Amino acid sequence: PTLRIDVVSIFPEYLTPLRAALLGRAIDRGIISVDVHDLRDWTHDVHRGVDDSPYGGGPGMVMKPEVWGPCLDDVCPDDALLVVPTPAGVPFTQSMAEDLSRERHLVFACGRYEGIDQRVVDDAATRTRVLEVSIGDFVLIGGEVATIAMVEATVRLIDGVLGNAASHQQDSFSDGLLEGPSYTRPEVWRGLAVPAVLRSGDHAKIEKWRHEESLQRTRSRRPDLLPADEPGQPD
Ligand SMILES: N#Cc1c(-c2ccc3cc[nH]c3c2)n[nH]c1N
Repeated sequence: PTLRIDVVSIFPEYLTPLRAALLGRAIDRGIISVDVHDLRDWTHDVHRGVDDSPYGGGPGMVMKPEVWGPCLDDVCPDDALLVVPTPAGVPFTQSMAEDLSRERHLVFACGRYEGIDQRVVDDAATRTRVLEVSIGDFVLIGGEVATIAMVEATVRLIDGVLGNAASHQQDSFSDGLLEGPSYTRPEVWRGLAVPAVLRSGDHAKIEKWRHEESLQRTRSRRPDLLPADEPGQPD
């Protein structure tokens, strides 16, 4: 495959969506491979424990280095890129998705509880490249949903995965602005008409109107994305 993806989780069934729809098709067509590993397969005790109390006190539990270490020794070779979702991570962006889409082997380490003992990341970083990333400023229960989001954002950029190659050329962030509104038939729906310009056949006018709509939406929802020379910049 173009890209090999390994995911480690204590809830491997949480990663089932990676095998559905377009991503499932990309697997069937051999463009990507996806292997999910149950972290508990690397536990030593009869209770298959993966967590323990945090040094220094505080709420919750921390995931054990003595379980994660041997797991990553088996699952993550030195030439892979280890991706660790965490609320404390670097923001995941479209640019990072593009970088990940050019990798040959990605390993996603899904934490739960309060996270993974930091020494697991520090030890892995002595052998391989490690990215601690966050998909947004909100708190999830574990890294699985973030992994699914990052895998989807990454894999859709690989040639052959999306049916219509043009799809990701017009990504919402491709010109740095938010995508404007889209319309399809019927021309009038519940008394609401499609903007006449879109039915004019005047492609220059349509392109201008769409850019204006994108600017207006970006000003209103994401002023931080506005280019420096556009009015509406945040103070
Ligand atoms: N990425 C990301 C995350 C998380 C996250 C990731 C891993 C764990 C492990 C326990 N709790 C977690 C939350 N929350 N919010 C994000 N944007």
